[in-house]
Amino acid sequence: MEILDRLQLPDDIRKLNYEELDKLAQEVREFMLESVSKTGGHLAPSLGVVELTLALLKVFDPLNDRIVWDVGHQSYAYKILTDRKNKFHTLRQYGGISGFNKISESPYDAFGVGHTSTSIASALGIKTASDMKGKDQKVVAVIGDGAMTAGLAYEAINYLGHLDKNMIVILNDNEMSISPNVGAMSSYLSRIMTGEIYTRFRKDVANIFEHAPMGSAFLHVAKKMEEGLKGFFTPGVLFEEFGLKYIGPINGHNIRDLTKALHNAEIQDGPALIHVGTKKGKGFKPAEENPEKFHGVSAFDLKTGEAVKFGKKKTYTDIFGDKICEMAEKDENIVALTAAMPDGVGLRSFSEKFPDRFFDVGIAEQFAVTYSAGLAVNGLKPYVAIYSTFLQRAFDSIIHDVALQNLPVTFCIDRGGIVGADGPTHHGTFDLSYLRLIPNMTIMAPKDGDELEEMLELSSSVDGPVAIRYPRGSADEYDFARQPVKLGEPEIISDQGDYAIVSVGHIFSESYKLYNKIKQSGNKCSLVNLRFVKPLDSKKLLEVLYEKKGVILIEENALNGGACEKIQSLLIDNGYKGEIKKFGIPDEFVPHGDIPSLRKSIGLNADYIFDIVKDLWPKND
Ligand SMILES: Cc1ncc(C[n+]2csc(CCOP(=O)(O)OP(=O)(O)O)c2C)c(N)n1
Ligand SMILES: CC(=O)[C@@H](O)[C@H](O)COP(=O)(O)O
Ligand SMILES: [Mg+2]
Repeated sequence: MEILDRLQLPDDIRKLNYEELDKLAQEVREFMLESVSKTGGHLAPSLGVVELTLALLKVFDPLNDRIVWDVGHQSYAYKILTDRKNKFHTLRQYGGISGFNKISESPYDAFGVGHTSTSIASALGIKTASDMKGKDQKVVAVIGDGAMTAGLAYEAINYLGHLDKNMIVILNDNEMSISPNVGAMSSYLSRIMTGEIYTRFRKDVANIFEHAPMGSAFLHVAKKMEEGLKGFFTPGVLFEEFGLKYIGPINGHNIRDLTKALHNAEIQDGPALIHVGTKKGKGFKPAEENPEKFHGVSAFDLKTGEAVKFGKKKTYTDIFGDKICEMAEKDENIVALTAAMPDGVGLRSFSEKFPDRFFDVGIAEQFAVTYSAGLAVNGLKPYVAIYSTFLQRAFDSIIHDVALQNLPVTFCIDRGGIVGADGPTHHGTFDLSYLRLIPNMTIMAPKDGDELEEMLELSSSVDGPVAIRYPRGSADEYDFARQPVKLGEPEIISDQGDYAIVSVGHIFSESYKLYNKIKQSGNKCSLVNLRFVKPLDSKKLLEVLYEKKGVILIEENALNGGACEKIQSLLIDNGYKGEIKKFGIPDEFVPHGDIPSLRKSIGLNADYIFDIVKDLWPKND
């Protein structure tokens, strides 16, 4: 790493010539591969923008100017080349650096990201404030072609054109979202990349003149005008119409071309969009050949690209993916939707078995929900599979378009609860709270894989909207006898002793450990698996809890507005006088890291809870 090791980052980058920059690009890739092969992370997106990052740091001052990355999953080179090379080995680990940009992590990070499509809007806000405060700052947003499918990006471009601000938008076009990109915008961008926009225009013109009277004479004139027309048909006419000067397409791996384009954009009066073509996974053959697999990876063998950890238990996602296919075989009205994450939510096999009943709408969660309401109002049964954290974007669509009209849309909410390394932008810790507020909603949370299957089966007979939330990772299994899932009814696993544990969803894994620790300490305790947040058979629940001296409520959701609060209110409203202890996500954002460390940090594990509650029982001599 001859250059990388001797640089005073990032300032020295601006003094390098292009040969040194090309050499540095190789060294950064080597450094990144070495580290991410151990830690895991978003490798392919970051490999794809090494040259772009160097060009940005060559032209701009990342401390004074503001570079806003969209999602931030592609900012590993930026982190290495600014102030986090020596911390990069702690990537996404508990207490280490984040996998995305965070203003609290570094002054070089202009804005916190993790959800897509926010960069142009936030950069425009930064630029507007900069102008109002008389700061001399260049502001750049770097957004991917996938992120360009979300409405927020267009709201921002619309207003950017209106304000006519001197700001640069870099569209990093690798023709990939996590999977190959979808949508009309994606096809438009591909046509630009292949130069098809202009060639199609030439063919259309030739076609018109060939069939018009005296056409050949006009065709001769048209050919003469070709150069002028070529200028008129700049490939980025769509952006030009929004008031952005289109520059491109540019080879995103040529630092010279990139810096030239950046300088060209810089001198524009008003906003400019630089359309950059890159290869996702560039520089590491396994990632170039399979950018989808290497979008987000766990630790892998640098030589082969194979994951280091083998063997994989069935995940909740797998169970959902299999069950929805089984249900679709029996009910032709069932359709399934994803917002650009067919593999992440487990719908790949559904898409292959039922291609006409599968909809990947791109990164457009709000649209996905309202679109599914349209599908439902006209007789279909949509299953909308979206991560809990990304579904937050569609909160109003759930209320306004689905629940208010009591439509049979089922939300399959994956990554419910703490997700781990992705951290606070990705933890699904609010869904039980934000859904509980909504009338007509049925809200279920399975404790294990079997229950997820039963809840999916039950959903098809519910008249109205349903939400089923389940976590990232392997499905839990329990050896005790199970009671069938019945709408609204909690599962009473044991009813004994003066105290009761009530557990919500998959955190049952900790609740069951707690239950056994209490039993091993010679005490008795009841154990309830809530199953439903709405509707809730309060009679059955009160029959178990009312006579207890104390109730221990546990959920992996925000305590604010969560299921524990609901049960607490139910008990108090019914005159309960016993002790109530609630354990869940406190009123704070949970950091990134491994799940056991995170649960320990917020007191959401069996050991911590046992230490708190063990004194409820009299000491056994
Ligand atoms: C609102 C939202 N939905 C979904 C995701 C999951 N996600 C992360 S990156 C990504 C694809 C982004 O594609 P693009 O912007 O082209 O970036 P690339 O990975 O190609 O560099 C998706 C769908 C997210 N982070 N935020
Ligand atoms: C960057 C992003 O938002 C996605 O890549 C996300 O990290 C995927 O999460 P999972 O790894 O839980 O599928
Ligand atoms: Mg992309």
